[in-house]
Amino acid sequence: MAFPKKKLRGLVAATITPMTENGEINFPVIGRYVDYLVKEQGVKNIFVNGTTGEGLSLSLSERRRVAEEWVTQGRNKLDQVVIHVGALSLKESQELAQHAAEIGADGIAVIAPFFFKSQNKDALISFLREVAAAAPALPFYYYHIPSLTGVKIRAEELLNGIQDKIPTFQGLKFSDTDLLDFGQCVDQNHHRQFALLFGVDEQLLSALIMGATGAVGSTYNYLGKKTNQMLEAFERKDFTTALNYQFCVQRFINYVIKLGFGVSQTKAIMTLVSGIPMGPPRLPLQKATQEFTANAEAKLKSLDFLSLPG
Ligand SMILES: CC(=O)N[C@@H]([C@@H](O)[C@H](O)[C@H](O)CO)[C@@H](O)CC(=O)C(=O)O
Repeated sequence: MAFPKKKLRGLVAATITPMTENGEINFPVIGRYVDYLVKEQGVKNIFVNGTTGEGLSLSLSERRRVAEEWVTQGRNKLDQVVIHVGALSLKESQELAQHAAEIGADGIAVIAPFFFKSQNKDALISFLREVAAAAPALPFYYYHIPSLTGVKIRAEELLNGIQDKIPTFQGLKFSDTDLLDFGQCVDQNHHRQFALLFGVDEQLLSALIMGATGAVGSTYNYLGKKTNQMLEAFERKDFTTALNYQFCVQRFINYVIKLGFGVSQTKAIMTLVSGIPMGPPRLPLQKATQEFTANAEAKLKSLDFLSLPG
């Protein structure tokens, strides 16, 4: 099994899929986006075609091309590129998994199918196993995001014995606020064999204390540097400083959540902070309002989060 030399750790940016005003994917800006993440945010791992990347709103061919572009542009710059290959159709998911292996991605992740939902852990594992088997040399991550999939099977239940069923299982992306469930995933991970990546950016410090080995999130696109400072303070056991960083990030996220925050708003904020045009989201999402962008900009400035690239 060609597993990565290094375990996936630290911050992973859930990448945005840049689009033109006409709704096509803006491939040419992806190279600049990679440089921005690495040089300005200190983030060298990415999670492509997930929630923030509107993966489920793209066609299969778009998903393949987006994955290819990130892998190509990230070569010798990024540490790991994980591609989300979840889909409602098992066949499509397998096709994307195979494709991720062919293009040299470092891992694949899958969400629970959310139209016909698995009724229990075994049914869900059967689906995940079939996808993982399509890319037998790639590390496999389960993407737990019950608020969007509606699949409430607890992650700690799923993890129990999973490697016997899915030998390539490498870890979990846990996008939920249930720290009891997350804690029990950590508790099972005796040998620290799995990457347990937390996905609620505003609560990351609590998850680190609980034992998260890293984090995947949308805000690491533009608050990666700040969050890395929090990780550094945490590593040196300076919890007061770490908490100050977390509070600072929370002040921003709390503010935008009250205005209405999701992928569209993430695109607007990233455009503002990075100077790279992320464009509008694809329907059914609607573009962030100018009022949102103006308010977010004022808040970013007041928190000293807005410095020009370079
Ligand atoms: C529901 C949602 O989009 N959650 C985000 C968070 O990063 C989230 O934007 C952040 O915690 C702010 O609430 C990530 O977990 C999603 C993610 O990693 C992805 O795009 O795949």
